[in-house]
Amino acid sequence: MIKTATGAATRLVIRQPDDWHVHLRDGAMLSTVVNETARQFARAIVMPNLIPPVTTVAAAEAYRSRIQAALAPGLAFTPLMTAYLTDTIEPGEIERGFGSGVFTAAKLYPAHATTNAAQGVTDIERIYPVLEVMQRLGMPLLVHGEVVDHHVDVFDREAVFIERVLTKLLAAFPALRVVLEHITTEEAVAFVEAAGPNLGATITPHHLVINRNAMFEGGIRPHLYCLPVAKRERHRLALRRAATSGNPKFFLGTDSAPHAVGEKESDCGCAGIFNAPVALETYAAVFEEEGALERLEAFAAEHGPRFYGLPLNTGAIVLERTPRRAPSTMVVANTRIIPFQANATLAWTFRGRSIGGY
Ligand SMILES: NC(=O)N[C@@H](CC(=O)O)C(=O)O
Ligand SMILES: [Zn+2]
Ligand SMILES: [Zn+2]
Repeated sequence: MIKTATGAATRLVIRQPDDWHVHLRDGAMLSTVVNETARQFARAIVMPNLIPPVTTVAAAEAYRSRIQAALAPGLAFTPLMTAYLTDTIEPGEIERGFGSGVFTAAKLYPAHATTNAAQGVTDIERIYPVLEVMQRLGMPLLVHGEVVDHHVDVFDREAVFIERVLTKLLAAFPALRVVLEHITTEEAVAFVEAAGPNLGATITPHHLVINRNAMFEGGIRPHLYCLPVAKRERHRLALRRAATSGNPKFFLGTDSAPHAVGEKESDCGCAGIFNAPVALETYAAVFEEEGALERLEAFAAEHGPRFYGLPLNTGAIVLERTPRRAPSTMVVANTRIIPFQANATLAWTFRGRSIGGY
């Protein structure tokens, strides 16, 4: 880390990070968004909630080929594929996919919990045979942690999921490695901190920056709507404390989730925030604001691989403390996507890979 005379960092060279939670989509959207992720991250856990969802080894291999074909020349990027768990998925398919190295993990979407989750799991006990296999194999289970009960307030769905589902799941499978994805509450922070070493959690850049007021600033702001929905200020502050704490259970997962502008600016807009274009710069600003810039590298490039039992990257990337205006929009085929922090001035600028390696 290079600092000015006043001790303020001006240039960061850190081990190249990975993104442990990203939606790359498919088709024209994939071709546009994949390189926003690949230029920053060496690897990424690619979420399987396509239409149709990725529920077989063959579908994951085909999807991985489409991702690799969409990469810009010269970008070294490794997509880590995941299986979309359904009520009827065969344990054998999961075992075959993990054993062959096609599946890195499996994703649990409670049915109808979020985008393209209609074919998710309706009752966790229906996939107990799959979870038995995953526990035996050491295959991580990634969880969208919200109940879908309409009687539960949308702002309480994560906390209720922890009480009703996650607690029972961890008791039934004490050796299963689980990632509670995109946590948004102080309850989730406390639960992860108190749980055993087999429970980790990803934290997105947008949940570190906005609280729920942002969705209503001067009018309804559809581009700041995502699931789990942003919560009150005290939850945002709890996430910032967790992310910058140095606790190895918390690691980088952007949950970058692009939707075409017409899908967001609608009378029933989709959930998802496309933050890939500004991801690392946003995390750097948050860690600097929290006086924890020296902990960014561990959160972004060490905790995740260690939780997954994967090697650390050997490359390095450069972030410079010079202002950059974030893109206002990205063109995808004949439509647009509006990125997170569109048009904002970012304090940090991502400068790409460091020649010197790490
Ligand atoms: N986070 C979101 O709001 N949406 C994600 C799905 C998910 O991660 O829940 C998406 O794929 O659009
Ligand atoms: Zn999710
Ligand atoms: Zn997601």
